Amino acid sequence: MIRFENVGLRYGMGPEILRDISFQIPKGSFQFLSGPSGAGKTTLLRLLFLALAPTRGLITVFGKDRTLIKRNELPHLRRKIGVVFQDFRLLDHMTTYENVALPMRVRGRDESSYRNDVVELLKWVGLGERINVLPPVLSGGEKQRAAIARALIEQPEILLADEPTGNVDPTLARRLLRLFIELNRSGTAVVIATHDLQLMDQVDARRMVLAEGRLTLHD
Ligand SMILES: Nc1ncnc2c1ncn2[C@@H]1O[C@H](COP(=O)(O)OP(=O)(O)OP(=O)(O)O)[C@@H](O)[C@H]1O
Repeated sequence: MIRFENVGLRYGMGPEILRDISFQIPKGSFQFLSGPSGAGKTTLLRLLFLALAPTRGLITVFGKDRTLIKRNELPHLRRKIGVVFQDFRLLDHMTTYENVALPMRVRGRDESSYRNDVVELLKWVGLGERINVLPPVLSGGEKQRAAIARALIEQPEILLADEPTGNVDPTLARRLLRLFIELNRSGTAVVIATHDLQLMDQVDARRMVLAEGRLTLHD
């Protein structure tokens, strides 16, 4: 679905953060992206999400060369890629329900067409009782799950999660991991950026390891 060939990235005139990165994210696959802090995991996720353009190399997204994708085609492609950001990015003045429903509302969909999906998704992530509260009263783990629900509401083909277990206790981390595994079993490709070795040891999944700008794959 997504292919990188000899991709390099530098911010401005700075050093090359990523060098000669080549890999593919196959349909329905599950992989961890790991590496020390500052290795470039978030940067690589931003490239995958088309939020950044590489400074060299080729990125193909759903069969299209990234450089040939027109600006007005980006929203359509991004809808196929769900993202859970490290800082959640929930809107504090909207309820959990409204945050998760927002992508649908922005698309001008009638509420009756998505209301049940939003509620079901919130129940699935364990927030059935927190539907009508505002994010400031949610715990860190609850915000994390709300962010996961929002990333999934448009049924993306691939889910990218940046340190999804970074701020939660080991029990909740295991629960979140189970959600990702269940999601993957239903056909969604999953990429989890993490440096939590315990988490990675719980799943026999492909590992993509970043170090000093290079990527090593352990299938
Ligand atoms: N917008 C930016 N402008 C300039 N440099 C940046 C920018 N974003 C990240 N960097 C630099 O790129 C490098 C990789 O950062 P990145 O956030 O991708 O790493 P990471 O592996 O996700 O780290 P962490 O595990 O700490 O989140 C770091 O040296 C960082 O300072």
